[in-house]
Amino acid sequence: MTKNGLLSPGESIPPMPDANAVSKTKDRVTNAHTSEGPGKIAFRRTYSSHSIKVKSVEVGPGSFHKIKMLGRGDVGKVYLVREKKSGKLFAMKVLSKKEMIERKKIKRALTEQEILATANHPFIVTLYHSFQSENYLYFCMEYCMGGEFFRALQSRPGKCLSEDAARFYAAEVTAALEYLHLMGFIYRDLKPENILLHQSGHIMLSDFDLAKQSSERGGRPATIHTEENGTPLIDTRACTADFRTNSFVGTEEYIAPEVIQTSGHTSAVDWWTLGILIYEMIYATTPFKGVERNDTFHNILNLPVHFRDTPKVSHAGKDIITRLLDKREFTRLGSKSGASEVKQHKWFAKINWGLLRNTQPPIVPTASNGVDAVNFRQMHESMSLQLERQGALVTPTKGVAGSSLPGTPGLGENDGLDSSPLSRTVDEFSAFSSITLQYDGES
Ligand SMILES: Nc1ncnc2c1ncn2[C@@H]1O[C@H](COP(=O)(O)OP(=O)(O)OP(=O)(O)O)[C@@H](O)[C@H]1O
Repeated sequence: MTKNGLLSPGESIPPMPDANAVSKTKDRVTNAHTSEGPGKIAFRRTYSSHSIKVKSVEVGPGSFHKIKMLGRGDVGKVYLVREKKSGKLFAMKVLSKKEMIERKKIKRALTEQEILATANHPFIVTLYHSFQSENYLYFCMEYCMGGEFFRALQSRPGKCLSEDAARFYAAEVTAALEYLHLMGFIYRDLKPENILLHQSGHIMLSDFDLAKQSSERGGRPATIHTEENGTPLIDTRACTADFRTNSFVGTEEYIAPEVIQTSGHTSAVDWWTLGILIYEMIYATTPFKGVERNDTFHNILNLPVHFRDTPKVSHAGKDIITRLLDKREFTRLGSKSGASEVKQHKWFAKINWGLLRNTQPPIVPTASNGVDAVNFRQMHESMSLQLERQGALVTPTKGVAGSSLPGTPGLGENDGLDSSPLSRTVDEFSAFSSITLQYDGES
């Protein structure tokens, strides 16, 4: 390791170490923490630009006022909330334990927590607190005021972006994927709906419940390759290289051929989805879309990517899409040495990777008080009311100071329509850590 903490050529990043440090330090690959097991925080290594302190949770559901619902997913809902003490806005994801048990999604929630709590990257949504009540899991995250990238895209003329703008977002997504792969995760669910916009206009990846982690023994260290021109490159593919998963997940039009074929897939699926994303940003449609799901799958497996005459796209643009949408995962761009290979493609030649976060994004959300929540789907209050009735955003967690949210029916954890106490002999959620994360420079 060099003095500034960067890896020297030939030096490898340790795979999944477990040391006892809970802080993440500047530009270094640190062996962050710890003991694993029920109720323990399972942090692994981090690659961060700030320090984070992990503390026992300092808030509960009663510490927040609910403002409105921002979105909903399979087993949960996301609310815009204001912390009573600080007046700060956050996005609060609330997941129903009952639904998770019934739909066998517990592991996904635990993985999501691990990624959010471990990640410290400018393009990955920041987690501030995670905690649980009898019936719900809560993720208190940074509120991405710019809303869904998908909505922003829809509101553009032609519902698409110029090639330059697409390149910018593709670069930010590549940087986030690189980081996730370094951590040993495959994202598996890249699509415009999962990209949120920070107030600054920079992207933030969210929704990690489909992400998959390589086993501690499976993931190998990142290694340094030296290109023919002498440039040292970190091979992130190695971190997830021995890791194949068979689960059939993802979004129809974004699914990679090897996922359809259920032949097992690797981090190369994320490079496939990046290809679809670039295509969609430029052409306002995905390349293999069929009338029915089976047509889409048939096209993904059999059709070459087709480029319309308009809009005009550079040769390099078409090339990177074609290389990412290589149906053979072992020759796909990114399959050799991961993100560094993608970043080296000539389409990205204009990108200054080190200055990405200081570059003015093509879409900057209009300044607002934050509560307006533009670029979010219209959520019916009835949806959020239902959750309130279920007690999800009303009852303070035991031992945590707080009161019911004003304007709610004031139901307790066990009073709600659907919140009959879960009768369980085993606590499936014991591995879910209640923590508060404090970032450098914040009090
Ligand atoms: N940090 C955030 N800031 C602002 N809005 C957010 C944030 N996180 C989530 N949302 C909103 O909530 C929606 C649902 O979030 P998310 O996809 O994480 O939920 P989910 O329950 O995991 O969904 P899925 O079923 O797709 O996995 C997002 O599309 C977005 O509109």
